[in-house]
Amino acid sequence: MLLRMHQISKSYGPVTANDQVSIELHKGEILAIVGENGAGKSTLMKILYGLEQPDSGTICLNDRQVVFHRPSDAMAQGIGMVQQHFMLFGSMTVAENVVYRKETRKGLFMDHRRNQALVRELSQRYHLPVDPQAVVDDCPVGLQQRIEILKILYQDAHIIIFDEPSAVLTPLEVEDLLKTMDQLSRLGKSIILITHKLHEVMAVAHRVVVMRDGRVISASDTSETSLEKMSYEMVGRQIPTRRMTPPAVGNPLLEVAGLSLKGEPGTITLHDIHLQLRQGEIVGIAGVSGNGQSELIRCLAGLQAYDAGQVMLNGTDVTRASAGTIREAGLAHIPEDRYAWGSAPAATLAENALVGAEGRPPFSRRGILNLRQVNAHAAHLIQGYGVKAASLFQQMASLSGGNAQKLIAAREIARKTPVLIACEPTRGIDIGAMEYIHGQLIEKRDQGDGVLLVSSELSEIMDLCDRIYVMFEGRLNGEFIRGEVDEKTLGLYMLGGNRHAPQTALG
Ligand SMILES: Nc1ncnc2c1ncn2[C@@H]1O[C@H](COP(=O)(O)OP(=O)(O)OP(=O)(O)O)[C@@H](O)[C@H]1O
Repeated sequence: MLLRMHQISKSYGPVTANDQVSIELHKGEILAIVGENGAGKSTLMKILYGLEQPDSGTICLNDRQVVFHRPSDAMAQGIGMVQQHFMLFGSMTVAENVVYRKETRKGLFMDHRRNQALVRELSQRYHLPVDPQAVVDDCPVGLQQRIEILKILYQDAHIIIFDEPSAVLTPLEVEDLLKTMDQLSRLGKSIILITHKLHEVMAVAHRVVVMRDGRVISASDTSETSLEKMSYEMVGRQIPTRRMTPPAVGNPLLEVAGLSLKGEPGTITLHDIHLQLRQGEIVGIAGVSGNGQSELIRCLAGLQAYDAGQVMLNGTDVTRASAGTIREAGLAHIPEDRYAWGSAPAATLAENALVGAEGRPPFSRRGILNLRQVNAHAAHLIQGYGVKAASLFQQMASLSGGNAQKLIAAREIARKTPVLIACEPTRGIDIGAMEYIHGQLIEKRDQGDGVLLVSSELSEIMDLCDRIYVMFEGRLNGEFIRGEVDEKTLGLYMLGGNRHAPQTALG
């Protein structure tokens, strides 16, 4: 047996993150670990990678017990981890990043030619094409992930942990990644894949372990399980398929006319954006991430200045207004980066659930907070959205990633504003919570509000949106009505494959 983690337990205060968890990994095997948000997957991987120490339990490599106090201990034993946030130096070349700390030198100086040759050789051996001389910042996300993988292979890792690796990738990049994992396993590498995307598990993994509440619920060959069985084991119930009623469309709530932004060098420029969101509809912005969606939403939310254009929100002109004024005028916003924009990691859950409403009754009067109301509000959101938390007063940073996302979504949806902009609202979220958040967005639309959904998940856009804009290289280059477009056509527009005039659905 290559790796055996035996009866691993780990608690954080009252929370048992891992409860006597045992897993095994064979040479050349791809093992997927799935489970609800907060099930304990990341904790188990942090223990394997030496980032955390277990309270009890053992790790054996090739039947020999090992103890990892820090990641360098794990790396020295051939364990590498592809993290969600890449650990690369953006201004350095691919080769410099891959050989970092294990460079070949000529006297005092780096032997660039030799390092590049080593990286070229490595990239050929593992069928992972890269240009060793390219600068990392110029590489798209999928390529940066490939550089991370090469870095780990250069350090001779034979066990590679992938922590939700597809969350940041485009559909084509995901296909490439799955191929890469398959190739690596054929070349004798062993892989642990943490993911919420069950179809990826079925496509690439040999075995799958399902975790719930810190425990292992099942371990099976993927050939002997199914999507339905896995999802049932994860959340303990059947996930219903949803049917949407036709939209009852009303007046415009958000109107954007001629919005343009001249980006800094190296950033996206927005060209003459026109869009409309009306009462009672969910409008999607589909697109491969990095095509200007983030810039557009930052402009609409008052987080970035733009050069031209007019924005009307619920009848008020909010052109170039501040973020606070725009929120007051009726905008709620689930931002794409939950930590940078959406929450204060060092503040408590109760504080994070309140943000933005602290100046208003019933939460405060004459500048004095009513803590009973504040706490009751947070408890209500936490319960409703199934946020796994030990206390209202724990730090936001101690929540698992998916649970942090659930709390932010809960806070913004609960504001009951006429317009909600939801950016990647279900990224990193388990299928049960995803179904719940989708239900909340539909309910909001059915109550006559408008939802602008920005998502790089085509299936999410297709399932929820009444109308869909496609964004490519800073332009809206297509507009479609639900049911009148298939995934293939949308995919084509997302890649700029249509070069004729934009199609409009509203006339
Ligand atoms: N540093 C910490 N302090 C307190 N609690 C923590 C800490 N790290 C994790 N936890 C708790 O341990 C539990 C397991 O979290 P973990 O991150 O392992 O879950 P996960 O399965 O990876 O979830 P996700 O799918 O959301 O990433 C959660 O309840 C989480 O709140």
